[in-house]
Amino acid sequence: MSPADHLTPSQRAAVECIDGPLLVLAGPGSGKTRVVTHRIAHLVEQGVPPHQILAITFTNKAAGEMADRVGRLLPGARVQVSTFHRFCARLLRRYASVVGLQPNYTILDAADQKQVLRRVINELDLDTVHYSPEKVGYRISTAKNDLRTSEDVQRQYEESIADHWQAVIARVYPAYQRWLLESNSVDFDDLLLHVAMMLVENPELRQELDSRFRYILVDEYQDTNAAQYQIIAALSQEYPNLCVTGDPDQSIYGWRGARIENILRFEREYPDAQVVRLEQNFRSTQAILRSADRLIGHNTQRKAKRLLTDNEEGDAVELLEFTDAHDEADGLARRIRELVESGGATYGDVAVFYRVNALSRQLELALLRHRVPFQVAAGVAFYDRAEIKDALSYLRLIYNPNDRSAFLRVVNTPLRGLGETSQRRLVAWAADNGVNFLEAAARAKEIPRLTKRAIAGFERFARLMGEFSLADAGSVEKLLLTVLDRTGFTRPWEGSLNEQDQQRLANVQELVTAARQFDAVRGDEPDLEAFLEQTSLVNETDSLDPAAGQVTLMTLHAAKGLEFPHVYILGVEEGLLPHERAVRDAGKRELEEERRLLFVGMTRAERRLWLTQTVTREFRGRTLHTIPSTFLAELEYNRVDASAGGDLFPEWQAVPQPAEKKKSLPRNAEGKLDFGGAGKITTAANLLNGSSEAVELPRGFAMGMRVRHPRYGVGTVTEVGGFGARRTVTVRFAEADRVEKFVAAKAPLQPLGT
Ligand SMILES: Nc1ncnc2c1ncn2[C@@H]1O[C@H](COP(=O)(O)OP(=O)(O)OP(=O)(O)O)[C@@H](O)[C@H]1O
Ligand SMILES: [Mg+2]
Repeated sequence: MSPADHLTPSQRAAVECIDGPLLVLAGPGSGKTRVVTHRIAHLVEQGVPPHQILAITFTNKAAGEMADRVGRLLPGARVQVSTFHRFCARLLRRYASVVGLQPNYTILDAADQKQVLRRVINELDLDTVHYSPEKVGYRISTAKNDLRTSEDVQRQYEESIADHWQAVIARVYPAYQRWLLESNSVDFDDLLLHVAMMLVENPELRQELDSRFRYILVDEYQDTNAAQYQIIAALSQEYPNLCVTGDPDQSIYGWRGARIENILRFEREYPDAQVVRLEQNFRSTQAILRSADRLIGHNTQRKAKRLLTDNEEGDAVELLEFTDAHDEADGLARRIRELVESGGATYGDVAVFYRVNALSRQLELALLRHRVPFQVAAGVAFYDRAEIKDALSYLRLIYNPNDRSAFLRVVNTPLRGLGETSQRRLVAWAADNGVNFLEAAARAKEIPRLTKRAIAGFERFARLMGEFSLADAGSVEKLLLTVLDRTGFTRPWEGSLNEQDQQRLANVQELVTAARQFDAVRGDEPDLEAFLEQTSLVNETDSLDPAAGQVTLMTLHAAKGLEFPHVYILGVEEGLLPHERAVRDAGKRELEEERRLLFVGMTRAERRLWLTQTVTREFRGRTLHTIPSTFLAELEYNRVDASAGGDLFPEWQAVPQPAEKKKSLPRNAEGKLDFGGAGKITTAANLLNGSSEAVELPRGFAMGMRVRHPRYGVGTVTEVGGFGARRTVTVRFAEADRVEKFVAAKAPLQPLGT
């Protein structure tokens, strides 16, 4: 047996318990996911037909990996491994009519959803500033995740005294649903809600599906919401062979409706459930585990559980202190490069996590500067780009001619002289005449008050759309190419020297590549439906390639379930982690979720774990003194002054400074960087000056000036740019044969004169 197949006795017990409900409750790195994979294989080996097995994971990536592993353990077995959303999308495709949809329904993304809401809110004569699409959308989403349909919300409102928000939602939600239905489309939450309701309202169908999916496995069960819970429960009545694995301490999606209670009440719902606890962690060193364990011990809403490991003690968790985000980004890039160059790791072994996406920008730039290869988990970002959405909207409209959002996205893209007013007239006329927008466009002559130009434009558009067909094109790639060609989609950017236009062209090209790759997997049967589904149900981690040999950057939320030998967690500061929203929360619920989030991040690390903190950080355009995260006091770590002006550059520190010009960072009595700033707004440059007034550089650099750098030796200033705190100085180091750009205020450069 290879090590990849080894199971502990308790893991084996979970794998081999075939019938009846089973709860695997265990901490991070204890093999829960491994149990799920092995259990699938075991079920098949025991003669369970693969099509009776349904495994649900949290991300597409996890689903793919699990399917691969099952395939390796059992070549040829086709087991359905999927995320909740994909599983529901497929089920809904089959039973669309049950909920009033047609099988070729399309899935709205977050931007479409906002657009539709804006329209609906407008049509209801409500104020879109006060009742913004974002706020309204959030409330509708919450209702859906809690299994409240628009009828429920309306009824509730009519039956009880309500506040103004309830009144607004009671009007917007039904109108929004009507729009979706007429558009034969759904939003993400609908995928779950429709399926959950369909199962509740159709006992026969429920029974049929319960008997079809006799063995269900759900990983990361602690993050299921009410709708997901309902779906799983409905499919596990006559055949309650339901195995759920999870860790309440890793529940981090409460803000999206996940209910930690789902896992806690499992034993009550299924009194004959077997419960398996796994206590050995195979992932992390003792030092990492102890620190994470101490942190999570501060949550009050939890059942205590022990994390043990036979792994070595390992190095202590370190808190790296930097002066500011630039210093932090530069310092991390440098450290990562040094780690790899010293042979301690490969780039693929390293991951950097952050609480909010915005924190990655500076780091990305620094990694580029230091030539450190990296990948960013941002699967959605690509599909969020306007040009990609537009191109996909053409495909959506071809697939589902009722798709109103897709129609409105592309009817005037590229420009066809069909402005807002013309579009509004068309929309109104289509509604009055009960036809879809595409048909209305074809009959534009009948629409009152349209200009000749608009009529011609709409007619041309309808004719054009009528010409596209997947069958004629033969593949998704060819269909996409035909659309791009016939619509002149990329023409406005072709030949342009503008960087943004070039990017757009490249992105569209990338979409064509994606279509080609998709076709290749499908073989001779082009499948537009599956392509659209894949592009609309993307996860942040979809694009990651573990074999790429690159440093991985991602949010803490996306890191769930993953593991890396070396992990950095950025910005362990009050307001960032815990997030400011949670800090303001009077109850402790959100704070506890933030603590779990840090816990999840820390327990991804196998060998080394570093947290970072800066003295000042720019926040919404202002540079503020940071306050250390509450969580730091709850952890076990060693503090390391990692600022460019600190220990990393002992030579620089040794340079004598004129007494009246204090150029070092504020330090406390023990010589540590002083993070105790009273929240005064100060810039990094001011800090270096020891003044809080005007930004003045600690020293002036001039072109041609000779300077000494602790590592690169003597160099000559070749360029000075920017102003104040942003002043940069570029130096050519002859000996080291390199050119480096520094932020002047923080450059560890000793002037030697010209
Ligand atoms: N019995 C075992 N022997 C050796 N290695 C194991 C064993 N069980 C699990 N592992 C390894 O330990 C690591 C963690 O396992 P796994 O990812 O399944 O844990 P998990 O409980 O799902 O963690 P998380 O809660 O973070 O999702 C993996 O690298 C896995 O291969
Ligand atoms: Mg797992």
